[in-house]
Amino acid sequence: MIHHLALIAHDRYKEVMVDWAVQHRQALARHRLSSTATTGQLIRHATGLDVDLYLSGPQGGDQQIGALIAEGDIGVLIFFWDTLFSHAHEPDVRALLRLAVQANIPLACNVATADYLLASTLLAP
Ligand SMILES: O=C(CO)COP(=O)(O)O
Repeated sequence: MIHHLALIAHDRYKEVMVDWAVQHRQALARHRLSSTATTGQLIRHATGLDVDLYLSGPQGGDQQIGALIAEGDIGVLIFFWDTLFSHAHEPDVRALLRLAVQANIPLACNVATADYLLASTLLAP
């Protein structure tokens, strides 16, 4: 089954996200992918995967992805958020995490959990 995954990473985790996406390119290719602008462009460039792009996080992208989650359009959120840095758009970050929990969708905030999700029966072929 095809799932709609949202992939987002804060700046200090962009490289981690890109490496993870490259490593799991084959698995990710089976699903629909959406990202905030900068994260998505990097993933596209590194993997060649088709990624729907929304605004950059600080420009409202987190809210756009949050709205998709609230509408039931996104099934999985992988969000490598920076725990050691306070962002100007912190309320948006918090709202995005809140909506993912509220909507009861799988939410991975680090590589270990993201690996688990991709290996799970939910996302494996
Ligand atoms: O800021 C973000 C998440 O809060 C991510 O936005 P970018 O992918 O555009 O850097």
